[in-house]
Amino acid sequence: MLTPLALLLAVALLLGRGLVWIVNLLVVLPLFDPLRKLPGPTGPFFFSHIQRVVDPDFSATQHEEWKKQYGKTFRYHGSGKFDYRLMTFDLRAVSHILMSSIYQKPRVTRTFLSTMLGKGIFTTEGAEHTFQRKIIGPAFTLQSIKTLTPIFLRTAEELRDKWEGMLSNRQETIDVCHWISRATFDAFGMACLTYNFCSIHGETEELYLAFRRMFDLADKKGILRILIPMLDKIWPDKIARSVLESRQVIYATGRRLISDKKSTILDQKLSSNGPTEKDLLSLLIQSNICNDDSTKTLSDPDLLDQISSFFFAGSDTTALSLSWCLYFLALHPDIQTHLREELTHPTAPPQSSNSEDRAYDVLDSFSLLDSVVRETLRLAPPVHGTLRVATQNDLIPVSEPVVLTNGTVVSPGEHIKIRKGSIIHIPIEGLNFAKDIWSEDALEFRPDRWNSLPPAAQPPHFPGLANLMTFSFGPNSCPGYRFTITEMKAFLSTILPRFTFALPEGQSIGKRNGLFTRPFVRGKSKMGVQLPLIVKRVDECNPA
Ligand code: HEM
Repeated sequence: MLTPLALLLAVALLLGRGLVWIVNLLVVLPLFDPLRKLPGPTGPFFFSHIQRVVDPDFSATQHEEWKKQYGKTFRYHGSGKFDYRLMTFDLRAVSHILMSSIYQKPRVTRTFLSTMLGKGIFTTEGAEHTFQRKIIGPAFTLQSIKTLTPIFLRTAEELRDKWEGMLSNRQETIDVCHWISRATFDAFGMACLTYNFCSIHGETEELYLAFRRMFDLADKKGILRILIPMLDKIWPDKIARSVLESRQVIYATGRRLISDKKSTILDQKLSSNGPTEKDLLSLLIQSNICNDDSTKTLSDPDLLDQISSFFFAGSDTTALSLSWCLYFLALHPDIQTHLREELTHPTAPPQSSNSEDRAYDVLDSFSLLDSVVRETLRLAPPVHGTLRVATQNDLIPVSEPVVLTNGTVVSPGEHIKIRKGSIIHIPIEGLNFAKDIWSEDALEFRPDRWNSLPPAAQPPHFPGLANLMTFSFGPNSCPGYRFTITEMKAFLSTILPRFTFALPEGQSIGKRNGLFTRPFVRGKSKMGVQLPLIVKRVDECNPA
């Protein structure tokens, strides 16, 4: 039994330790942080610049302003003046950070994602990540994407027919974001699992609803529960319980799918033709079986976590890119008309969803289509930026001078210091918008820029996958970029010859950033994510 004096001492000790921790965090550590010496914006002690760097309403102009003021490498305040974060537009520094194993995704991001994606690739680092990357590799080869192209085309045809039906019922304004999202989810179900959610026809399928619920709720999770994940274990709220229930549905259905696929693959292995299953899950299972290190394989739940990760990373992002593309085409009717002409020109190769290689090659042959897709991905990257943490002290090389606050100049080829634990913000949108890379009209939708990109936007100067920062680059870059580009082309080539798209009178669309950058109607933000466009049949616009 503690005496009152001992109790008092214990409380005083605890308070003292807490005070030391706070003083250390707010005063001592920042005092010796090398990022303190970097130029950058300032403000009151608890002022945070986070909104300025992540809110698409500010970020585009803010990035350019800071670059003009402080150069390409600077620091801003995260939670307050004591929380220095590095932001850099210097591609030499960006390459160093994205290519080096010293820099990892912040633990809080990984823990948050693991509540949905288990031990999937987004939540691992180091040797485990390298191993998982090797197993998923075969699912994303060019040949694999060619094989999936007819699936994209068939789902696009279903969406086209659905919209035809809606238009014949005199509906004119369609929330393209909602419908494309349903369609791309269906395409994903078929491409990943050979599993038809049929969500274009009704949102009732159990596995579909489980994925949807899980991802929608993740976007709504409160910051406190993201920062203190233990809360979900001790006192799960509605969101945590719902995510858990969704995962149970995914595991139950997924286990059945895996078991069926494994027996099909083994049966086919015994036949003379070998395995013919081409969906991403089957390719993962085959890659896992053929893995040369037989002591290390992915378990069935691990395989499902990879599939959940693909759904999370690939379905909404592709749907958003397609929606933004229709929005840009609605804003630029002349480009929309040219693209439709390219796709329907008498000399255009006929499309067929029956032949794998041919379907891909036909899509690949449309040059304006390619430029429109790339320009959309540049101007509306669904992932606005990404964070890394330095896991040890390091020196980051720069290719442009950095003038430190004490007047010292870090010259090109020299290094800036970074301390273990510091956070680095890679501005994906910012690098896609940079005027010194893309030229003065970088904020304009100009697909023709892809006919002759400025040298700064080409390799080796610009290292991003597909000539964009949208998919990042390096060991953690997006393996799904070909998947997205091909799916976007398949959908556009199917729906554009049939429909025209225009903006409703007086409607203004804004961008909102959560997990991904999504559209909303200004003045109606309470109605949530939406992108209503006026959709008309082409033959009604140009009656013969
Ligand atoms: C417009 C569409 C897409 C965008 C903008 C996008 C963007 C990205 C970005 C920026 C990363 C790196 C994240 C980071 O380093 O913090 C990433 C990683 C990833 N993406 Fe995508 N992605 C898209 C589509 C897809 C698709 C279709 C798939 C799968 C079919 C996919 C699967 C993945 C996976 C598995 C990773 C993790 C890679 C790793 O950690 O090694 N993505 N994506």
